[in-house]
Amino acid sequence: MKEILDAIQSPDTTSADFAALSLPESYRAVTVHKDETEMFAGLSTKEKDPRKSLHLDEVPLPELGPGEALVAVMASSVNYNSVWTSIFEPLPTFGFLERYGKLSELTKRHDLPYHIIGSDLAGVVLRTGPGVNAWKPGDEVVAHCLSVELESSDGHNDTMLDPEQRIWGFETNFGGLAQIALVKSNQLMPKPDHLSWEEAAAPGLVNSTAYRQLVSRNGAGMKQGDNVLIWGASGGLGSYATQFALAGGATPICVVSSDQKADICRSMGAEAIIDRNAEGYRFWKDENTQDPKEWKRFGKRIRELTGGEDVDIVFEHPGRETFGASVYVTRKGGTIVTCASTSGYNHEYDNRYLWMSLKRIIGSHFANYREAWEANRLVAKGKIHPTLSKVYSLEDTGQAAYDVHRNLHQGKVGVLCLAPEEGLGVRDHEMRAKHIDAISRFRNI
Ligand SMILES: C/C=C/C(=O)SCCNC(=O)CCNC(=O)[C@H](O)C(C)(C)COP(=O)(O)OP(=O)(O)OC[C@H]1O[C@@H](n2cnc3c(N)ncnc32)[C@H](O)[C@@H]1OP(=O)(O)O
Ligand SMILES: NC(=O)C1=CN([C@@H]2O[C@H](COP(=O)(O)OP(=O)(O)OC[C@H]3O[C@@H](n4cnc5c(N)ncnc54)[C@H](OP(=O)(O)O)[C@@H]3O)[C@@H](O)[C@H]2O)C=CC1
Repeated sequence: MKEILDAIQSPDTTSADFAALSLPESYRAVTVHKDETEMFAGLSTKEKDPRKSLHLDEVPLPELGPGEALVAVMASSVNYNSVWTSIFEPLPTFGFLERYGKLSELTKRHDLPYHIIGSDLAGVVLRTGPGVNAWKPGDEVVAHCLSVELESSDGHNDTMLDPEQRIWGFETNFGGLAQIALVKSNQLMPKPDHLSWEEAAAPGLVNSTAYRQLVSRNGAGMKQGDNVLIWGASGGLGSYATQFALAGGATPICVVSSDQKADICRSMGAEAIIDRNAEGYRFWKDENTQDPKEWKRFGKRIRELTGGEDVDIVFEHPGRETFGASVYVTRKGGTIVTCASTSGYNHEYDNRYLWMSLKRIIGSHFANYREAWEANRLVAKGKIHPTLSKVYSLEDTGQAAYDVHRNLHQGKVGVLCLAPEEGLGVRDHEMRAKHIDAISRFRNI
């Protein structure tokens, strides 16, 4: 592994040098174990502690197949899907690996008693499999997390609709929270030159998801002048949705839960901010009963901030706790676009407010190949910036996931994999200097 790292850190290493490097038989990776899926039985979601279920193991290097690449991972980041894997909710992810393993001789590799997690990476291509021409050893890359087979015509217009669509590092094995990762070469995209490894690894999953959910015609198709209500506006998804709204000429109405998070949204350029904690919204009177008066109080607050207008789009992901309010506050003909249910997936809303006011609910999930590429291009052009706050070592990934699970973090939490320290990997210093304030906005808060 030292030879690989030395090659990456030397400016003189050629593609041929990388291709000639011998690969290790094993590497270090963050895993969950199949024989531990019952370890949190009887505990509430909040009590389940990722620090207990996430392990740092030495694992064998997987065999490289056609259309695939092995990547030396310099940095990765924590996504909420890794939190779900680590607490075995809503299902242990081993079921996904078993199902994938049944597809072919090659996919059998994924069905193992351990699951290497992680759906983001920034690093360097080490080897490519047969049929890969667009990438070569030594290329500096990021990887998006869409894994598809594309053997069915269902996914040929929109790759997210492939019947064998999976999220790499969640529904497949060999993810990015490791020293080496296995990806399909179509997941690879150029690493933005002005960013360090850990900054480049931060946006991938959430930036692509927010792009489809909010900007793409497959999602809400946001346009100039739209009012966009963004839940968790300084969190993983929300910090990119807020940037897309501002960059696209829309008005974000940012919902957060502290002064500090309100300040971050202000520093991104948002003006309409609601501190849900300070304003004490209680959308549920008890576990089974919502309080429409609280939806109305929330809607009034939005109208105060917008000069009397309702929202064109709600960027939804908290789910059960907020969904009734989200449907209520959307304007006539507006759109609620949802990609998750962090607080519970059985949503309740008053359907009269949906049909009588001709509103639409749209389901959105990650991003297709093209959307992920376009989202990365915006980062590479310095139009959208990473929202990296804290960075952990691979050994401390459990703590990093714990922070995200307990909502103790801001923006995105990074993990150094092979990179020995922060700040390495920047190739375009001039462009970086131009954007340094925006790139650093979330750091160490
Ligand atoms: C990028 C980051 C993203 C995120 O962070 S997202 C958040 C994390 N993700 C999650 O929380 C999602 C986790 N996944 C799940 O909870 C489950 O994954 C799903 C609920 C999404 C799906 O569950 P399943 O058990 O796979 O699906 P089924 O449809 O209930 O069962 C499959 C069987 O049911 C059959 N079936 C499907 N549709 C129908 C139908 N319309 N009528 C009759 N049968 C149907 C299938 O064929 C198959 O059958 P056969 O088991 O025999 O193969
Ligand atoms: N389908 C897909 O493709 C994707 C789905 N997801 C899912 O989206 C969800 C959010 O992911 P991500 O943004 O990365 O996570 P983060 O934890 O980084 O951010 C979510 C933010 O939402 C707010 N929030 C959390 N719970 C509630 C609640 N009950 N009511 C109101 N606001 C709440 C919090 O902000 P605050 O406290 O400031 O209000 C929190 O910071 C996860 O469930 C994840 O699995 C994520 C990416 C892709």
